[in-house]
Amino acid sequence: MQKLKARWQQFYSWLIDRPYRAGTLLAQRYQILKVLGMGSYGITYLCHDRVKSGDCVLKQVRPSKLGSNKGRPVYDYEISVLQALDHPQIPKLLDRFTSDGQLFFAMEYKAGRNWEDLIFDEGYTITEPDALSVILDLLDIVEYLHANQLVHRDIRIPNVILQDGQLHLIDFGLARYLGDPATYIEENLDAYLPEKQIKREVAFKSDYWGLGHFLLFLLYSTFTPPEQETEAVTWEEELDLHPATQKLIRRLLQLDPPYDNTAELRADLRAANALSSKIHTSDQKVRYT
Ligand SMILES: Nc1ncnc2c1ncn2[C@@H]1O[C@H](COP(=O)(O)OP(=O)(O)OP(=O)(O)O)[C@@H](O)[C@H]1O
Repeated sequence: MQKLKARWQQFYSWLIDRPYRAGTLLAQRYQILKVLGMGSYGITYLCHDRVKSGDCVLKQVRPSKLGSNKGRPVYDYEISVLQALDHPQIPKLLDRFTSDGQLFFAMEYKAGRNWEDLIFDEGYTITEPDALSVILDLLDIVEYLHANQLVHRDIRIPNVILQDGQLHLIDFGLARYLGDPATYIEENLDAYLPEKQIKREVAFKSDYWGLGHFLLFLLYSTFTPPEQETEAVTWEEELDLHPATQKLIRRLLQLDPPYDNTAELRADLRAANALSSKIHTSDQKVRYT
């Protein structure tokens, strides 16, 4: 029965979640340039704002989600989060409106490439000290969120954009204020896989886990898999890291007791950066900007 319901939901969403075409004008102001992505609850567009004569990003609640508990509440929450934030490296909320019975909000467009594209499409490679520098930069944004009692809960390589040498954190669809429930419908988090429980907990350490995962992606950018297939090995065996970096990642991933606060994490990142810089010779160093 459950399977049949899931099938029906898939078909229903395919039927009605058709994105608007390029060229469509919404609210007599936003001209759609292209679809940027179709997420689980929203459709994201790059648009031209005719009033401000500049580009912006529009997020539309998937029509199939409008009547569900993952429609309006998710939209309202994401808007309330963006509205409360004021940081140059976080997109600003610009507008919210209804058009054609559909829910939209507009936010600042952060032009640039996300780290997923940089690594996998552009072949960026990044040394250990530089990877730690990226995390230190990202930590500045995370620290701002945490000072506002907010946990992002979705720090991943596609959600961090590099624009003119500066990082920007996007996608606040899963962000939650401390004390708020982790899910909209009552769900037992214990039923989730351990990794999902860690990253979705409304606690600062969930973002530290995201940073650890992000760091591993950066570090793997220089890794060449062996030609012969070997048995599955862990990142600790595969990556040749300074012990200080290894220890730090273990705490971020909660394999060892997690960090309590940003100051403690920052100190360890700086120390690991300094120590690993001594190993990496200057000709290997490439500043990520
Ligand atoms: N403010 C923004 N500036 C630039 N690009 C953005 C912005 N917001 C989203 N994007 C891009 O739009 C695409 C879709 O992003 P979005 O995070 O809204 O949804 P998603 O990742 O497809 O799904 P989900 O909402 O389930 O996480 C991504 O490629 C992202 O890089």
